[in-house]
Amino acid sequence: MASAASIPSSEPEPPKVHASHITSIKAFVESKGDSSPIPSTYHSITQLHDDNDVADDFAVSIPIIDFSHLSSHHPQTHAQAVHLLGKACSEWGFFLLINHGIPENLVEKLMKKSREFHDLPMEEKESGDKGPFEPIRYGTSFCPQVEKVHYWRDYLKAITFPQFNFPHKPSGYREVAYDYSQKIRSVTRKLLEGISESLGLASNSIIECTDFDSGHQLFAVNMYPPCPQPHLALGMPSHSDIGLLTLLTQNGIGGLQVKHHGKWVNVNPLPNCQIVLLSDQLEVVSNGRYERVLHRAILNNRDTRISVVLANGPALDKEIGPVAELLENEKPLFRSIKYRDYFQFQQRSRLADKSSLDEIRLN
Ligand SMILES: O=C(O)CCC(=O)C(=O)O
Ligand SMILES: [Fe+2]
Repeated sequence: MASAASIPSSEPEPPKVHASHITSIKAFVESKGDSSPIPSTYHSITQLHDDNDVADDFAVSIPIIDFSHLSSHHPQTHAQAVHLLGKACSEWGFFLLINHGIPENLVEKLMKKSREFHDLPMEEKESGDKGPFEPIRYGTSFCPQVEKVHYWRDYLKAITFPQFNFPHKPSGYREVAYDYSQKIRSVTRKLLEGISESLGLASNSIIECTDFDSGHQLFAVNMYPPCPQPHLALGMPSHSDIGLLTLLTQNGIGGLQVKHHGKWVNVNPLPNCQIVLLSDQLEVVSNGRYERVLHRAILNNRDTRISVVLANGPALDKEIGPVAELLENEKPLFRSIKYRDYFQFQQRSRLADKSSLDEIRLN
């Protein structure tokens, strides 16, 4: 049998490093230097060519929602904003949010501290990853011990609502994160009111049926170091998020793509906007009228990208199904389950490359 080393090749053989031996992709990259080939265990873009089509002509029609119009007391301005919001939800499952009132300098501080966090020596980052209900988790890829392909990202995840958990280092990070998490919750609450109205429901319908005021909030800080072979690997594979609405902001470096009409669209956000993604539980409560959006993170070989991603969901012990009023005239598309149990489905299905929504979809 020919050994790999005896096969003549102009390309150096990629090392077969299993990410379970890598606790931080950032530290791994720094130890290797920039130009070495990436381990073959990170090759996620191999047979995905069909799935890999990027359609930049869609990018110009990405919906933009003006939050100040949605909050307006002027009935016509508000009604028009609700209409546009409903259209964005049904046509894209995603939109850019402008004039949201979250100060730009708060986001700048958050990005600075997030970078400092990922730059801390390993031993100063609290804990590893012991599962989705652990209050603070730090890790790399998605689930390196069991997954087949690894992803080029390190992450911090903290549950920031109903209890606020966050690392104590670097100093000042906790305070900035607390302020940001509160502001994101209040923007999300207002968006859920608008979305309820756009479905023809009372504005508090989704908030009440998900017990949103005790809702779960997951605060994730992703760091994607430059990747020497960005065409071979991904920062995050195609997925949808678990909660109701995810609000995402990044450090000015692009990389997010959303799936629209079967094509990937690069999201180049406007300055100081929030990127809003409809997540699984919103598809459930709206009984499929508003579908969750598939998205992924691609890589580049120049800049470190940081994204701060807040997944805002129902209360963990609330049983979630389609809003009752919507079922007066239509059949339920999903069965109701506790949000806590949905988390378990999500972990299992992600590893099996399936959609967790399929676990609760009715025929
Ligand atoms: O970094 C990004 O743009 C995407 C991150 C993401 O989808 C997630 O954390 O769920
Ligand atoms: Fe996501």
